[in-house]
Amino acid sequence: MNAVVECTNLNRSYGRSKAVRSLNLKLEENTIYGLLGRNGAGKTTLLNMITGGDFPDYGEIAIAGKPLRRGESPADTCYIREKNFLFKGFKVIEILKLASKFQRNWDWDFAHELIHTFKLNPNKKIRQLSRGMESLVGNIIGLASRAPLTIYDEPVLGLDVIMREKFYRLLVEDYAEHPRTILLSTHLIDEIAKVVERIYIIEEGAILLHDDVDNIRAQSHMLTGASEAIAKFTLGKRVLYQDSYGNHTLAAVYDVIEESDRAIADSLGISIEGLPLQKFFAYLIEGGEQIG
Ligand SMILES: Nc1ncnc2c1ncn2[C@@H]1O[C@H](COP(=O)(O)OP(=O)(O)OP(=O)(O)O)[C@@H](O)[C@H]1O
Repeated sequence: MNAVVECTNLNRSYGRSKAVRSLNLKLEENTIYGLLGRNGAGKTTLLNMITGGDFPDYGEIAIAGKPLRRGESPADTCYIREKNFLFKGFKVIEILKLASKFQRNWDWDFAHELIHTFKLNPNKKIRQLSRGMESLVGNIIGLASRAPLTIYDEPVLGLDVIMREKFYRLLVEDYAEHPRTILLSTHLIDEIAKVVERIYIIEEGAILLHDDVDNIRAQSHMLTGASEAIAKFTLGKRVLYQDSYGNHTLAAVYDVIEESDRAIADSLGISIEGLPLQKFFAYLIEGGEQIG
């Protein structure tokens, strides 16, 4: 597959604070990615660099194989920012008209359908919208643009659960008909796990892990048992986190657990459960170890 975005050894500091460090990332054609990280992890800084709004101190960004130069915006890209302070005096429909001028795959029929689905009043001004409605305007632009590279920074901010589900469903349905590269940046792993195929996890400006969602699910385990048994069983396995209470230990393990391992665990009185993704994310970050 061809790389739509390739970041190599990206670094960006603001004063003494390193927002992004030695970061490598590759987005391939026709894939939905999740970029996950806590507040301040460096997600927006990375997205701003990929979309040409900021420039790395050093390192390289290539879009469709072509190095992105300072001040240059990548072609065929739609970036829906988390904070859109601009154009507050514009009406919803005016914002859509403006966006459509920059997007060669823009589909007006789809845009009108989305306005209807999301129950937005096209004649309302942006400043009159709630935070959730403002997110919806961004979501409509991202969807109707059908840009080969579509990037959303926190797309469901302020949306209630029904609207979130609607957005994710529409995204997946439209993607099935019009495949493209989509990057969703968020701190809500459980929600995007249903939508994305691959995940990059960022912490303190560096990528901690990148893998297929299915691999992450298959390898995330929560073990509980006697401390001695857990110590024996986890020897040589990747332990993200562990905590002991009395002579019992809970361990979050990120590794393949074969049937033969399960038999051993049984004999040691260890219980193995799947680890919910949000917990996996929390333990991974707590451990802070790079395992990708
Ligand atoms: N313009 C700036 N000037 C100074 N520091 C900045 C600037 N932009 C970002 N930072 C710092 O860089 C780090 C990464 O910020 P960034 O906004 O990229 O994180 P984020 O993962 O997008 O966070 P959030 O989920 O809260 O939006 C933070 O420590 C932040 O304070």
